[in-house]
Amino acid sequence: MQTLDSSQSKPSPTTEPVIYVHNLNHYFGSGDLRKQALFDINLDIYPGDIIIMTGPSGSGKTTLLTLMGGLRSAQEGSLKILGQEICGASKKQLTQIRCNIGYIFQAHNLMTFLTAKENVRMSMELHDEFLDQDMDAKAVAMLESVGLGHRADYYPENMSGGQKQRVAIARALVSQPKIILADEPTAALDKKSGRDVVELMQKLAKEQSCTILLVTHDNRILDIADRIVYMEDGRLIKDGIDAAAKMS
Ligand SMILES: Nc1ncnc2c1ncn2[C@@H]1O[C@H](COP(=O)(O)OP(=O)(O)OP(=O)(O)O)[C@@H](O)[C@H]1O
Repeated sequence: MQTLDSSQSKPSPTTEPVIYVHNLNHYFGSGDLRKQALFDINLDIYPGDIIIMTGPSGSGKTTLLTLMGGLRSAQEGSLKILGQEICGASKKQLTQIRCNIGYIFQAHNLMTFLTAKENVRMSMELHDEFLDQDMDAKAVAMLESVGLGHRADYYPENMSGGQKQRVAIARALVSQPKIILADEPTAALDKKSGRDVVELMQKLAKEQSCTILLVTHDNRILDIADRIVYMEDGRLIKDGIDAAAKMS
């Protein structure tokens, strides 16, 4: 486990952070309507860490997650994803960075007109290195690893919520991204399915040594985190595994 929590072991000085956030501010709107959403955020995230971001509604979790995922441009301060500065980055640079990131959202966002296998395959088609590989076989193998090999040819409408979310996990992980961003991945699931989904993410991410950033209000899944980041009013209030205490 790697964490910056002072009570725990620090990462080796030679380990580069996957995500480096330094004095980051973010604003929405302009002129009189300009509103600051993030205030002076500092955070380093290391390879293989599972980070849960939590805190009240409107505290800035999604804003920070989308910045760290290269989904919007950073405005002020410094934000490096896999060593690349995002502050002032062009749309093209952001697109390139996004190729190294897998996304899992509250709604599974599967293509309803594609089967489970085709949904997973589609994610590989966006990466040149898979084009000369047997993408169907890889997609099926990935579905097997999330326990859905027997559902490869099913359409999303014929699967349960938990199964669809597992297809979304297979789709996010099949291209072996360095970072997975997950925004409320258990929100639409019952307790058992939600637990199964996060445990699966945890297992696969550890196997692939992938960093997971997960935003959640679901305090039943906090224990899968190596580190919990608690936000309030656009500020990072607490950072470390004991930040879970803020939730109770
Ligand atoms: N596109 C936007 N335009 C203007 N203000 C925004 C926009 N997106 C977010 N905000 C504001 O920024 C602040 C942080 O919002 P954000 O969605 O990041 O919070 P959150 O912690 O993810 O909340 P929730 O848990 O409800 O999803 C809020 O005050 C919100 O109203």
